[in-house]
Amino acid sequence: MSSYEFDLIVLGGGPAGYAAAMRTIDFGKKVCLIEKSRIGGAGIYHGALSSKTLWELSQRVRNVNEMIAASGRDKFELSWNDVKKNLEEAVFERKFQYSCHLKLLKKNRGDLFFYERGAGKLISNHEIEITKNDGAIKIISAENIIIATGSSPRTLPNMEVDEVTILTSDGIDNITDFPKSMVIVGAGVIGCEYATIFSNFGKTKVYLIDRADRILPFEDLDISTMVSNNLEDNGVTIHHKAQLNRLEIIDGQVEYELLYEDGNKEVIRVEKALLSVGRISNIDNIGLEELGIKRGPNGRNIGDDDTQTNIPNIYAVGDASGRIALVNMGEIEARHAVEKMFDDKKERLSYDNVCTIMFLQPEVAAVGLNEQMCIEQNIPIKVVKLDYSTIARAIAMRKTQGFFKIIVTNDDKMQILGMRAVGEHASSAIQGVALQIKSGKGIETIAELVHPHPSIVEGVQECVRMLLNKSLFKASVFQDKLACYSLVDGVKTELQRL
Ligand SMILES: Cc1cc2nc3c(=O)[nH]c(=O)nc-3n(C[C@H](O)[C@H](O)[C@H](O)COP(=O)(O)OP(=O)(O)OC[C@H]3O[C@@H](n4cnc5c(N)ncnc54)[C@H](O)[C@@H]3O)c2cc1C
Ligand SMILES: NC(=O)c1ccc[n+]([C@@H]2O[C@H](COP(=O)([O-])OP(=O)(O)OC[C@H]3O[C@@H](n4cnc5c(N)ncnc54)[C@H](O)[C@@H]3O)[C@@H](O)[C@H]2O)c1
Repeated sequence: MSSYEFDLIVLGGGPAGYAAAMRTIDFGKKVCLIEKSRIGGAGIYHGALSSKTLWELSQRVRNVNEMIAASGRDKFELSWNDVKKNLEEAVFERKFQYSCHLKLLKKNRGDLFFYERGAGKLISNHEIEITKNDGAIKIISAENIIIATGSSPRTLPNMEVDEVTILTSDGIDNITDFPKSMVIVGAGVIGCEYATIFSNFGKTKVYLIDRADRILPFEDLDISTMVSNNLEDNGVTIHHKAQLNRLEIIDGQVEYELLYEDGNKEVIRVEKALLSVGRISNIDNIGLEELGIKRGPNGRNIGDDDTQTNIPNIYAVGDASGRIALVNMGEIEARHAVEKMFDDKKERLSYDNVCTIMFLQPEVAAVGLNEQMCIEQNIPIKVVKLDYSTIARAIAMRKTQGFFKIIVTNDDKMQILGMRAVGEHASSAIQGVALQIKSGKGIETIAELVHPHPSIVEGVQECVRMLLNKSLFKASVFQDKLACYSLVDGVKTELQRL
């Protein structure tokens, strides 16, 4: 019989913390979830759900305008109030779901599930001090602790964020009308998603500052080129290889100065600025130093790659761990940590098959390795690439921009190492391939499976058929639409020849 009040305390009620608490109940263990602000964290507010609601709406506006462009009709526009209403409805729906679930859970399983509203701080290996909203202090104890305190937007020195004129993603809700112009600092995932959203609505002139020579540099060139061209076609000005020297509010506007590689400088004024230069884990002032919980070399990581900190009963999951910042990964890490505690799980967590979607124009879905990672790691591969214009469903949708790229080992087994899908419904194709990677089965299974028709996933099947030399269309004929090659020691060799 444990001398502690709880089997587990979870600090932070975002997607990771909530998943940890729910998995604990499955084991019949007693858990207390502590949240200082709102259950759901960045999974709902100022993050995944809110930004995707905006993206979905902005894509619809874009699609309508694409359709009516040829007719000469006036552009379809939404007011910011329409947008805000849609956003608030979506956020409310999810928030309501969580609060009902929480309430009923406390009623039905009040013996196992406990919830404390307040800011928690570790004061020993087994105790957490909670400062309630009214200032009251409460101390609770548990056998185990999970740190799931999430992350916050990183800011830049000498650039004062007021979340009204100079914003981070946390301040989007404060916007009262479409800004006429906006500069987005940082061409990573958040920057490119918001550049897509605001340019799709068509009421904001967007400037995107990219300090590298291309946006999304962690993806293959063909992906960043397509996304970059689409942003520019949508009116976005991308400042490539630009260093931000200064960004400040002058006369109620944002003035920023860029320095280019050739020494040229440029000064531009806009209505608003959005900083999207990465996120930092919320691990300061929660008692980690006092307990001796070690950080990684960059000072922002805690825990190993299996959710464990250097104190055996204290775990770190989700954004707080400073590893992959995704809802799906946070939840998986959380469940994994709980299973280690209560199910003696020995198998380590795998980060090999993480499925992601970037909500751009078009959407970009990914799993496993891309071409540039294989080149960097000198892995001999075969690559097959198929243009969306060869897929019946894409033709029916009148959405033929995009491609599938599948990478397999350069041997007879042709095991899938990774896939990138860029285009309409791209994300629907990624999960099947992820499963294939995880199962370790050969590509023949996909080739033989009867796929629904017409569907975008038929493109995956045709890729696989190309690798097996059974394709409907031959790469040697449609050279601009299909490609199949091996890449060994930097040497590219075409594979499908007639
Ligand atoms: C703009 C944006 C878009 C995104 N889009 C996607 C997407 O499309 N797909 C995707 O998978 N991911 C997306 N993400 C990332 C995703 O939102 C995060 O990875 C995820 O929310 C992390 O979950 P978490 O539980 O670790 O942390 P969080 O969601 O940050 O939650 C942590 C919680 O802990 C609470 N907390 C902090 N300190 C304390 C304390 N001391 N005591 C008590 N409570 C505390 C906070 O109030 C918060 O509620 C996006 C993020 C942003 C910012
Ligand atoms: N669809 C999704 O899954 C999704 C969407 C949004 C966010 N997220 C998560 O949130 C995380 C954080 O997103 P993010 O976009 O803030 O970070 P990021 O790491 O993706 O991009 C930050 C960008 O800012 C640039 N940058 C940094 N300092 C700069 C400076 N001084 N001047 C100009 N550019 C600068 C970096 O070069 C980088 O390109 C992501 O890594 C991702 O895990 C996921």
